[in-house]
Amino acid sequence: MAWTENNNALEREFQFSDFTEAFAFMTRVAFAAEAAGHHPEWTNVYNRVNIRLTTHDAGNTVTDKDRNLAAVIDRIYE
Ligand SMILES: C[C@H](O)[C@H](O)[C@H]1CNC2=NC(N)=NC(=O)C2=N1
Repeated sequence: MAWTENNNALEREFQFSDFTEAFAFMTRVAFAAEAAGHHPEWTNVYNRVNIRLTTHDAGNTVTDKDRNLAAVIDRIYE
C-alpha cells in the first residue's frame, strides 16, 4: 500500500499534471467519501493533493473505514 501510517492516520500524496486534474480527482473522492459516510482530511496545492485518513468517531485512530476509503481512493487514482 502506498499509504504510510503516521500519527494515527493513513497519509498519501497524489500528484497530477495540473490543477484541473487534481481537482477532478478531489471531486470524485468527495462523492466516494460521502457515499461511504467517511471523509478525508486533505490539502491541495496546485497539482498535489495530500490526504490524511483517520476515524474521528474512534478517537482519531486508524480503522477499517480508513483502510477501505484508502482502497477506494487508490482505485480512483489508477
Ligand atoms: C454521522 C457521520 O457519519 C459521522 O460523523 C462520520 C462522518 N465522517 C467521518 N469521517 C471521518 N474521517 N471520521 C469519522 O469519524 C466520520 N464520522
